Amino acid sequence: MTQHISPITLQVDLGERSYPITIGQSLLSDPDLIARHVGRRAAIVTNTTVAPLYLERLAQVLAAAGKEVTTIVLPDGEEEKNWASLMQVYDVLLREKCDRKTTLIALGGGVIGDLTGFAAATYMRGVPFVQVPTTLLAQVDSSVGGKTGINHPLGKNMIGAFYQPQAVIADTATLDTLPARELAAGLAEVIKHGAIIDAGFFDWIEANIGRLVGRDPAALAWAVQRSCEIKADVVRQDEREGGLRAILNFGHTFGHAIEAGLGYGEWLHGEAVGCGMVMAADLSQRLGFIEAGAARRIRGLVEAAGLPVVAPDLGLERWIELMQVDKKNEGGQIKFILLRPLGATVIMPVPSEALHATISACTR
Ligand SMILES: NC(=O)c1ccc[n+]([C@@H]2O[C@H](COP(=O)([O-])OP(=O)(O)OC[C@H]3O[C@@H](n4cnc5c(N)ncnc54)[C@H](O)[C@@H]3O)[C@@H](O)[C@H]2O)c1
Ligand SMILES: O=C(O)C(=O)C[C@@H](O)[C@H](O)[C@H](O)COP(=O)(O)O
Ligand SMILES: [Zn+2]
Repeated sequence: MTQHISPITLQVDLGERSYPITIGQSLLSDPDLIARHVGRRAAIVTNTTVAPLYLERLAQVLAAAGKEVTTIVLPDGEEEKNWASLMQVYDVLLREKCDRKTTLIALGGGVIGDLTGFAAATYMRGVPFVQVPTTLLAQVDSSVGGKTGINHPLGKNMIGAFYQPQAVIADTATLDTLPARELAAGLAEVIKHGAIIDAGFFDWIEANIGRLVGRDPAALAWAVQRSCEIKADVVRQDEREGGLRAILNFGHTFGHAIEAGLGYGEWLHGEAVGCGMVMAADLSQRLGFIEAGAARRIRGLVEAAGLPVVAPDLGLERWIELMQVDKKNEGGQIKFILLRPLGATVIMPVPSEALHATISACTR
């Protein structure tokens, strides 16, 4: 039996760049909800996996609302979050004579969302865009907050722009078709939101991890809602990461190094972040910021979500080299987001002895 959960709408409060996040089941079939945020023309950007699942439905809903619809289907994968895919988007937009009122719609996970957002930020110096996230990770994190961009072989998300969408429409029914490995990847960012800011939410995730992994609709809906509330509140206070927003990077200094070090797509972003949080918790404990029990809770929850907790052995020198390519760094110093205690954070460089000890203890 499918459980009915009423849709909810949150607001990302950014003055004239404010926008709604609507979360609910079967929103993709709601013509008014989607069409209201789209101009006369729409270009839907998606990939070869998501297109057969949801493209026709979205295109039909928009066409029925009188929109002229162009579709762009990219190859799937983190390794495709690059210049070639971006050029493919520009090529179609130009060939189809899409004007600067055309709304780009990102239909897919975080890769499609980040890339489409960057295409929207740059095509004709900026066109409107709407996020329609279809992975758990995209619904709880990447579709909100306006970080857009692509990877560079030397570093993750190194080319990009802050560019906010007009709206986020998260249809939680799309999670039904998501592979288990991808669901687990999304849970990493949910755990992150609890760990950095809301110890009560962390407790809730611990108590409900079985329901989340088992795709209980009500549990997933709450995880999406609470994550979006937390992220929207951080972004409201620090849209362009002058300071506070960097806490959303907990686990990412290590995680991005894993992704780039192994080659994009080898480990999923969420897997790398999950393991990165275990490493950041280990480092926090070494520096006396959290108790051993708290570090154990992070590791236990990441493991229970189905994520890796032991990092690949890249070699100490390579680890450091990779982490030196990070947008948070200043004056050549690597900065870490640490827990102090669980549910709160501190952002700082660390003594190299502690860092080396963490790398050695957490890799194999
Ligand atoms: N902008 C941000 O704030 C932000 C935040 C977190 C992550 N990210 C970025 O997001 C990306 C990771 O996103 P992701 O985890 O969504 O990966 P993804 O976009 O690669 O999607 C994961 C996989 O699921 C498939 N898929 C998508 N929706 C599906 C569905 N409903 N059913 C079946 N399959 C589906 C995709 O085709 C893909 O194979 C990374 O590039 C990461 O850097 C950005
Ligand atoms: O929104 C943010 O801010 C985040 O840091 C969210 C992260 O989960 C996400 O992976 C983001 O893309 C990382 O940003 P980056 O600036 O470190 O590339
Ligand atoms: Zn992330």
